[in-house]
Amino acid sequence: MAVNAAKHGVKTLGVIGSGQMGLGIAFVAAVKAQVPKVLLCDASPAQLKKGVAFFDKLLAKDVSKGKLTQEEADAAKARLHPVDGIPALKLSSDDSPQMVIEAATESLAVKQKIFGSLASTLPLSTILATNTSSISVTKIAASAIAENAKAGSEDAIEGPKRVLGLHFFNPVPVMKLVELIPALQTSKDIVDRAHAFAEACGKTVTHSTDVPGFVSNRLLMPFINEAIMTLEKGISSKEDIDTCLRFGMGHPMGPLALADFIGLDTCLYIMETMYRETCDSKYRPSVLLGRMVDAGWYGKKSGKGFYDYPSDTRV
Ligand SMILES: NC(=O)c1ccc[n+]([C@@H]2O[C@H](COP(=O)([O-])OP(=O)(O)OC[C@H]3O[C@@H](n4cnc5c(N)ncnc54)[C@H](O)[C@@H]3O)[C@@H](O)[C@H]2O)c1
Repeated sequence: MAVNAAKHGVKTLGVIGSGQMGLGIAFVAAVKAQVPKVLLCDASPAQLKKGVAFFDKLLAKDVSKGKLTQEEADAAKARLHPVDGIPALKLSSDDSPQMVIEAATESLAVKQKIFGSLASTLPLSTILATNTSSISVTKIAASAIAENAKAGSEDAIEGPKRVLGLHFFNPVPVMKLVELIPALQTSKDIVDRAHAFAEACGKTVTHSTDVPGFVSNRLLMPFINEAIMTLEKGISSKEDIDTCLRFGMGHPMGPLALADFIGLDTCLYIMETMYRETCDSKYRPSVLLGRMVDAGWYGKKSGKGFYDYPSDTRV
């Protein structure tokens, strides 16, 4: 049994979204936390297939580097089960995940729908975590109420208490941090179990209150946005902006390459959320960022952002 398994009690984990984050979370859950069953789903069957293929690629890479033996990789692979939607997370009347982590597209409407479906499908004992980068976890928690629950019923009161933010970083197998964000409604035992789970995934955990961007993106996104505005104003080339931060400040990646890596759609959504929720002009997204998203240039995942990416490097 992996470290902390008794503390978090997760024997089956559901992961919603098999994009770059969901796939990474499924990977550390299977490899590091050694959760016996990891159920992975995505609204797009093609993306689910791509996610599973990338999981295999990550395992093969770890085997080739000597980080995992072939037996360990095979065991991790056997823990991963692609499923075709939220109803399939409930395996039988008495077998369902103890925890679900949602890592779907950064959109409040998408997440509210998912948490409503999760609450209608899974028992009140299931921990429901969101990997959102910026959306109010409190708002997401308020949507975790079963469809037919009456106001004031146990479902309506208890449902939101098992929701919290568990913010993994990209690429999940490499980055050591998880930011834990309790909603206003979250109960203490859920926070403790989720903390133990993140540690079992090999992560160091920090806590933030539920403010737009939490700690990490409140600091990172205005920095990235300023780099995009520096490019937009013609102050310097993209290469020089990135080189300046890499060689002058010792950053492993320049801010424009990092924005491509995160996803320009995700960066824009985070800036818009921080701007809307604070009405503070320092969070105003750059026009160029908006136009690049309009063009479908989302960065590494779509093959084009500030830089170009060949298809074999993407999830
Ligand atoms: N990219 C990052 O660096 C990063 C870092 C931390 C957190 N996050 C957050 O993680 C989440 C996912 O980001 P990502 O970068 O993996 O995005 P992504 O675009 O790579 O993947 C999102 C996936 O969600 C799927 N999806 C959309 N609606 C769905 C639904 N209703 N049910 C199931 N699947 C659905 C999409 O098909 C897609 O495969 C976002 O909330 C984002 O803000 C991203």
